[in-house]
Amino acid sequence: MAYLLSDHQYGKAESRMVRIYRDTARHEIRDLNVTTALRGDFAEAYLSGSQAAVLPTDTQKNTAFSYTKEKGVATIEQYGLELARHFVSEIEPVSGARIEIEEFLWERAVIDGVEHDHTWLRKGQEVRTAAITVDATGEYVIAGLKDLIILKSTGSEFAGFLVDGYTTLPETHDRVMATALDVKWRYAAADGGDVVGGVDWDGIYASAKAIMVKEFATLQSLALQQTLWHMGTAVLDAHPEIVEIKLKAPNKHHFDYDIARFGVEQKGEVFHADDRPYGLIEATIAREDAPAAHDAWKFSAGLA
Ligand SMILES: O=c1[nH]c(=O)c2[nH]c(=O)[nH]c2[nH]1
Repeated sequence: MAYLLSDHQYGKAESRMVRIYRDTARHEIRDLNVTTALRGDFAEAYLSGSQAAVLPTDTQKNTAFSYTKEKGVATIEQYGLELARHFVSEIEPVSGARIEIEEFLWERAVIDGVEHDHTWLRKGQEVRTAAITVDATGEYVIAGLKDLIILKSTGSEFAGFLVDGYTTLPETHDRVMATALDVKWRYAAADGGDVVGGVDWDGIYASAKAIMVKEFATLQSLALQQTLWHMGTAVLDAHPEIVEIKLKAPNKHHFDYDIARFGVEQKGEVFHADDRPYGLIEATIAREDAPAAHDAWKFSAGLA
């Protein structure tokens, strides 16, 4: 029997690193979880066990740490691009590099009404993400967020659905809608083009998040599916730099709790917040003329 080794990549997953900028009394913090994956012809490492072409995952990790100082982390997108380019251009057998980054956000502690110089509190649960791929077909940046937990207590309906012999769900025109948003958007980049200088990574991140929160809040939602469509298309409307967006939203069900049993009136006020099972609603929305994604969505460990 002959076997063919096809897809393979290897790297260091989830290096947790904290970079402090302390050049002035007012420090800055970047709190990251970085995953590197190298692509190329590393077949011999699998087939014969030769490590001659293998840049150890330990070295990849070291480079990732050192680059937070050498290149800085102005944004995770810029840092990821620098790191990916390094592996592809400096390390001979590497034809493609995938860098996945999660950024944990901190906000300054406020002491007696004044922002503190070197103490922070973790900001909510939201995690900012970036996945950078550099290979022979070009440079690709996917940015996004995950674990953005959001809830509205009205303005959400679910009715008129298909009914069969197993359907027990009652229709509703007023329900709680809650989810933990996981959204990733792909930036346009001419194949091989340099996108570092031109894109306002921080500004677009803040804007995309604000747009999605606004759509979630203001749409009279007929289903989570419709809410996702509105969030995604609103981001694409506002940002021509973005060509494709993937949204994933667990429907965190809130069921009316039966307090009538206790003689207490229930008017959509008391819920059982169930954690599982949950509906899982997903959508990918792209511009009709979006440039090819090639391997931009091919993940390694950090960002499925
Ligand atoms: O927004 C929703 N979409 C569904 O597909 C669905 N299915 C379900 O049982 N509840 C909901 N809610």
